[in-house]
Amino acid sequence: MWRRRLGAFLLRSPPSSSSTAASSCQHRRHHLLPREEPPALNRLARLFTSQAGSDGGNSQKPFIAFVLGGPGSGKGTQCTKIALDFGFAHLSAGDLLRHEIASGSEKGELIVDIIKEGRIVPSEITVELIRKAMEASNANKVLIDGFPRCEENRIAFERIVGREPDIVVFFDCPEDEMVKRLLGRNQGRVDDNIETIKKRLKVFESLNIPVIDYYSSRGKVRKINATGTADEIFEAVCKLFSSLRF
Ligand SMILES: Nc1ncnc2c1ncn2[C@@H]1O[C@H](COP(=O)(O)OP(=O)(O)O)[C@@H](O)[C@H]1O
Ligand SMILES: Nc1ccn([C@H]2C[C@H](O)[C@@H](COP(=O)(O)OP(=O)(O)O)O2)c(=O)n1
Ligand SMILES: [Mg+2]
Repeated sequence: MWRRRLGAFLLRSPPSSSSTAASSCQHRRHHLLPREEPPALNRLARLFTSQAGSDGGNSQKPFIAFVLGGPGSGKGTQCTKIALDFGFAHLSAGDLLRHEIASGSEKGELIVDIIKEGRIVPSEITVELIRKAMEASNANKVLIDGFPRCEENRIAFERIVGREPDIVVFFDCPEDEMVKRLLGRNQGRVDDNIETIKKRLKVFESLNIPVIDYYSSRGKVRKINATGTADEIFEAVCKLFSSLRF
């Protein structure tokens, strides 16, 4: 369905105060009062055991938004804005993996080789990093940016966390625009070179689009046109997030 148009260690605790940036959301919700937090252990048990989410709709389970889109579609840029304006914790799977690489661990050596080749890191590694990051954030609204990248990721998350996301935001961006943005990203990333970018685009098409189609068939996908300026795109994002109940 989506096939023709490809589409710091980010555990920021977003400020609860409103952003004054010019790009700030015009539709910002002013009534995002924090829900009463249950004891930490209960929250963790719900999140990270197989019983998580099996309580038939416990209103206190965290709201989870997966944020997907091709490489360079603007996931990270938009997540930063959403976190600021809507009080979400922002967990970037890619940043978690790069943090593991920077730690110098043996696992990091494996990860860097995979990322250089534009392939997907084994789910057990990525899901464990996300699980720990969610635990550390203790947030009740979470953006998971760049995950799940493939069916294996999706199934591993649902098995370990025990539930599906509440929504899947899909930034739909043409391939040539994504390539242009990636080549201009200039963050010194080992995968932002044309050879790896071509492989990442193929992997997105073959492995990630099926995940988007899966969630689409379950009515979870909210597609956002990811062309235009970051601020223009954020206007559409704001409309979406302002309409959500979390
Ligand atoms: N709407 C946009 N127009 C032009 N450049 C953008 C836009 N959104 C993001 N960028 C830039 O494109 C690059 C990729 O954006 P990023 O948010 O990192 O995407 P992703 O996380 O999907 O790979 C970054 O350099 C970013 O500053
Ligand atoms: N769920 C994930 C997320 C990222 N990765 C790997 C493979 C990806 O090409 C790199 C970079 O991911 P990242 O989300 O930071 O990349 P983009 O923001 O889409 O440019 O990390 C992964 O293996 N599994
Ligand atoms: Mg990113």
